Amino acid sequence: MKAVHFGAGNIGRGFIGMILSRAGYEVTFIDVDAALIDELNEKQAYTVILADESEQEETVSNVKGINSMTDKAEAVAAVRDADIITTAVGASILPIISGVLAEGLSARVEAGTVPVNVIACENMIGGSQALKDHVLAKVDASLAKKISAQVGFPNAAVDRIVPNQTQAERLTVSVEPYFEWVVDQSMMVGDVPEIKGITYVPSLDPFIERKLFTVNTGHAVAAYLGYHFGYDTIKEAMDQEAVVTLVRGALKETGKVITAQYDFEEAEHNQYIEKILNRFMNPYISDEVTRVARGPLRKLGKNDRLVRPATLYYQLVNEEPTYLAKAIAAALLYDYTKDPEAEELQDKINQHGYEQALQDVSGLTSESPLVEAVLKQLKTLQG
Ligand SMILES: NC(=O)c1ccc[n+]([C@@H]2O[C@H](COP(=O)([O-])OP(=O)(O)OC[C@H]3O[C@@H](n4cnc5c(N)ncnc54)[C@H](O)[C@@H]3O)[C@@H](O)[C@H]2O)c1
Ligand SMILES: O=P(O)(O)OC[C@@H](O)[C@@H](O)[C@H](O)[C@H](O)CO
Repeated sequence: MKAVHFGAGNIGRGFIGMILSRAGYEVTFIDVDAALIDELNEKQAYTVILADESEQEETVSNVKGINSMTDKAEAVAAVRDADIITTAVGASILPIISGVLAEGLSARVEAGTVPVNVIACENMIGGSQALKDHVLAKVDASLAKKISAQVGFPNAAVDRIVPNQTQAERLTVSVEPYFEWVVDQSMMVGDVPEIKGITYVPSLDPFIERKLFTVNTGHAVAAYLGYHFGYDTIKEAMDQEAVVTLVRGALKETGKVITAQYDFEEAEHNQYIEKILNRFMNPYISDEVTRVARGPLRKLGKNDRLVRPATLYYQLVNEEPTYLAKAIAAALLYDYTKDPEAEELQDKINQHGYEQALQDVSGLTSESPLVEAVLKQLKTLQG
């Protein structure tokens, strides 16, 4: 059985590749990082270390790599012949990988082989569907019809904190013990592969929203406020009671939105929140605030972890989401110069001011009460 995974980065090696290899797949990583791919091909295995007191090590074997920049034809052939295809490249990279996918899937459906599923494991709502749209936009109508019939793009939610790696051995990856991978079965085609570690559900909405608006919202609050207060890592930020209070406050707000919409019990959801707060405090993980805060334009997007739950809070709870508004204000202040999106955000703010910049990146209009709430919180943060 052959798996093709786009993105041999933190989560690609530390989670998706590991689960697929454990399930008996030969895993081919497609990436554009030449040194990483060379090393994967040389060693054909790597180590995953659990970030807890056990420091348990697992060898992930039967893996190889393809550099899609230099060996595009090989990448296309791997897609054509795969039994399952996954991605973890980052939301903004999905349009870029859709070219190789479109060519590989076109060759596949023309040859009339068995159906296949493509699972985007990115932190976004509707990731696989978005990837499908990019792929279909690259082929003619007849191929689009065949791909739609023979290729499933089930949306997914993946959860495991995998920080940037500082291991001496480049391929080794340290991961938190917790993981969850949920896939929308209703969007799959053909036989559903039995893969230990994947939970198939009839509808993904409750799971992706619970994950994105709890784990990722909480993480973003800790990162943007942590950065504002001068901390380098999530753990350092979470060691401050004031930061924990702000994160918990934001998660109480998103919790009201989630339990109002979906069938999660309030008590059960509160336990989920506390578990996540503990994960952020894992002393065996050093996760830079700048990794978690990366891409503020994406994170301030209309359907992302801050603005979406804050907007829903007005609609479903009918109150001002003060903690989420503070986190959005902190995100507007995020000026890390090595993050291109932070640079672009600060340029926008310098040119047009906070209010216009917020509206531009979030799609909120001047009538939205959230804009006023954020500006109010901005003043408190700026002192
Ligand atoms: N790290 C985590 O804790 C975590 C957890 C859950 C989900 N995610 C999601 O997984 C995705 C990847 O995150 P990450 O932390 O592993 O990032 P990462 O930067 O470690 O890995 C991304 C990989 O994609 C590769 N890449 C970039 N452009 C590419 C292209 N055109 N073709 C193929 N590969 C390309 C990069 O070289 C890199 O190896 C993101 O969407 C993220 O939100 C991350
Ligand atoms: O990957 P991003 O940039 O969407 O978000 C940063 C972190 O919140 C994220 O990578 C988490 O570590 C992960 O989603 C945990 O499952």
